[in-house]
Amino acid sequence: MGRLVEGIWYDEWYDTDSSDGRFVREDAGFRHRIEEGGRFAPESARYHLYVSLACPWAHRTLILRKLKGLEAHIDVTSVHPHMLDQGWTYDTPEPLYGFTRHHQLYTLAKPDYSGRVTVPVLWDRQQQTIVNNESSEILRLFNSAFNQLTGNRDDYCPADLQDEIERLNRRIYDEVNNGVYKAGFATSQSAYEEACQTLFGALDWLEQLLGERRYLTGGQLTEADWRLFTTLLRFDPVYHGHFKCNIRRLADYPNLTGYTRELYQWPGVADTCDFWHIRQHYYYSHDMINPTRVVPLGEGPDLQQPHQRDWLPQADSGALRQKNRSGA
Ligand SMILES: N[C@@H](CCC(=O)N[C@@H](CS)C(=O)NCC(=O)O)C(=O)O
Repeated sequence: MGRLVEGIWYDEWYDTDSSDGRFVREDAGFRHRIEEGGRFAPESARYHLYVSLACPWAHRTLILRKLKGLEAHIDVTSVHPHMLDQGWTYDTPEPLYGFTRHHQLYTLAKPDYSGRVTVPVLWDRQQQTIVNNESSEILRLFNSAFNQLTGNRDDYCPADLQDEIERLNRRIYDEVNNGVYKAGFATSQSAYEEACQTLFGALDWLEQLLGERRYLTGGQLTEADWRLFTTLLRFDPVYHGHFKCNIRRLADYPNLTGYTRELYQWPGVADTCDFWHIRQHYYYSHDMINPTRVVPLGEGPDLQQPHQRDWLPQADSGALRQKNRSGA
């Protein structure tokens, strides 16, 4: 893995020396919006989404693309699971320019780009640039920017829940989504312990919350749930072992396990989950953590088992109507 410095690729691991062994995530560099009448207008077949099927941040965008009926309008390319000395690469040249390395897209967008080269990337064919490479913002774009085009008005961030969603997102991002990375990429004992204890404090809180509520904000499934789901899905197969998040397993939390099952079984979502990519990516790419590159086989609890969450009430939300239309 590596980064671009003024458009030149350097193969280097994360710098944790300057932060007492703590992993500090860099902010994403491209933060445009898609809006009617703006520089980036909502149009079919104009945008292309680059993802890794292993990556929890990219995975969120794939889920929203599916739930919002965007598959016919925004096509997708997935990188190879192994992120090695050239960073993310494509198995076969990607379809727009025939590139084999993901960093080539970044330098096409900005020839002197400096920063990490990450997925997801939402690309604009028309202006040949990156619209946005911050998954939380791509989620919001997918949630509403294309509604006119698709007719799908399901809302995963309704105005009346927005404050609560933001509050949940802040803690869950810091302590869980990014928390597992802070534990896994820590290079000092104290940084690891701090991240790991905080992570399990947050999981204990979520276990309790999800014993009272069907979803994070109550009866309605929102963006906050999908953001949490992609981390929970990877917990037992990867984070528990590879990232040393091993105080408890997901399987030790009955409410979190049932909740992960319900979301996995949501119409269309299982198609976006690829455990082979997930296991291969982490265990093979991070040879600093796993020098033998042997990839363990376990995939965590069986997510096809009944979720046993029907006793908790659901609200009559757009998302639920969508689910019922799909016949689930
Ligand atoms: N804030 C970004 C983070 C994306 C991110 O860090 N993706 C990882 C994959 S899981 C990546 O591409 N890492 C490459 C690197 O850091 O060099 C988002 O949520 O979109």
